[in-house]
Amino acid sequence: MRYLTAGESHGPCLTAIVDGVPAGLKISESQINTDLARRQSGYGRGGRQRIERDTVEVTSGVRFGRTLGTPIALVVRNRDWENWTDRMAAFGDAPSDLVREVTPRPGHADLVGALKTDTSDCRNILERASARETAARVAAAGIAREFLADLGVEVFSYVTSIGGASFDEDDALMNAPDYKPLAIETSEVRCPDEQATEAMKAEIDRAKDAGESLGGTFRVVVTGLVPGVGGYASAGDRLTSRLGAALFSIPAIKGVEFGMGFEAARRSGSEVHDPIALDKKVGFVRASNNAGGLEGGMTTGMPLIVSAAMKPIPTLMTPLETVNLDTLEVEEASKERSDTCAVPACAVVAESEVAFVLAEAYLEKFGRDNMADIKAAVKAYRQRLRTMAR
Ligand SMILES: Cc1cc2nc3c(=O)[nH]c(=O)nc-3n(C[C@H](O)[C@H](O)[C@H](O)COP(=O)(O)O)c2cc1C
Ligand SMILES: C=C(O[C@@H]1CC(C(=O)O)=C[C@@H](OP(=O)(O)O)[C@H]1O)C(=O)O
Repeated sequence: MRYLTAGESHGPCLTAIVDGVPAGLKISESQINTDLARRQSGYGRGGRQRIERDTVEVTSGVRFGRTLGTPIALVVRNRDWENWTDRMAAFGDAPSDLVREVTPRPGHADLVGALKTDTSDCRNILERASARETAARVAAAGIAREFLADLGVEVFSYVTSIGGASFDEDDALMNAPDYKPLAIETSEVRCPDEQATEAMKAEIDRAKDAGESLGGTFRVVVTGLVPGVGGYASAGDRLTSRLGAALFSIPAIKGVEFGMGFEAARRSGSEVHDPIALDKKVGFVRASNNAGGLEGGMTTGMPLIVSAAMKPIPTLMTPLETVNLDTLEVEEASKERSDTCAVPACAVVAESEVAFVLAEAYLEKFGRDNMADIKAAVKAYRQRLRTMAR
């Protein structure tokens, strides 16, 4: 299962095509819309989110709520397009009063994109480098999420820090096989702790007042996985590398850690590796989950736990210096309307990327044609694992 997106931030719409989806998968438009709304939410988002009300239109590949096994096309309209029809027109001449973006923002794709593509109007770059594109990814990943959910696999995320405010998680929870923290969706920053939520919001308020921006960290957790998804035989099989690449494809992600992450490098082996035990009902189990549910590039059957770090938003209302691409004078970087902090939204995008990687890995292992055969293959596999443990 793979996806491709198209669309500019202020163009008419974003489009995604998802290929390789098995037939017979039930798709819920409202579930995709819920995920799109989750991606739009979060304390610290800017004015654009007050304009957009993202909803999906499915224009191919689904009939009477079930997939046909053919490419699925999804469209998310940009409501802001009506304010940009002349400045973003596909054809005709540029308006005579067009303001070109010639003061690239440090930290964004503006300067390097302009150098690379031989333009001095950074709008040609930022329209697509904008994380507006991630709305299309979340819509597309709705298909992957439905597929995983049908096999008992759930993907969720929560924020662990914003700026200097952090949520310090209980280790016991992270090591539990049925791990799920509470009250994520009710927190304005997707943090399961009320006090930490308030501290994170206060950080965002302070940053906004100072014309600053913030980044942070979040965690994506996946439960209900069978062991042995992914592979160890070749570099491209390893889920570690595939998940890492998928997460690093999200704008502003600068770090990814699995399970205990970098901390493992400071501990000795016996403190890090997860002892193996036998449970007569389910088969081989683990006493802990420091590996974050991955060994040898494959799922262990414990929850997949992956953390990521998002850098601060590049657009600053108190801008850094830049060089004007027309005059070559030093000036302030441009101040586009912008988010102050988008860590909660980014966590939802990360859920989507993780769901895609896992859906594809499940299809590799259990077949690709239709849901009935895939479900039967998963059931038979679980049964074999139970038999092995007896
Ligand atoms: C959900 C989300 C929202 C974002 N919102 C903004 C924003 O409003 N303003 C901005 O300058 N950057 C924003 N970014 C970050 C930029 O898109 C990103 O820094 C830029 O594309 C450069 O890529 P890089 O940070 O990976 O180098 C956002 C990123 C995400 C994931
Ligand atoms: C529009 C969204 O986020 C945008 C991400 C973004 C950026 O530079 O990444 C810049 C801002 O938008 P614009 O493209 O209008 O400058 C954000 O509002 C969205 O997430 O839906």
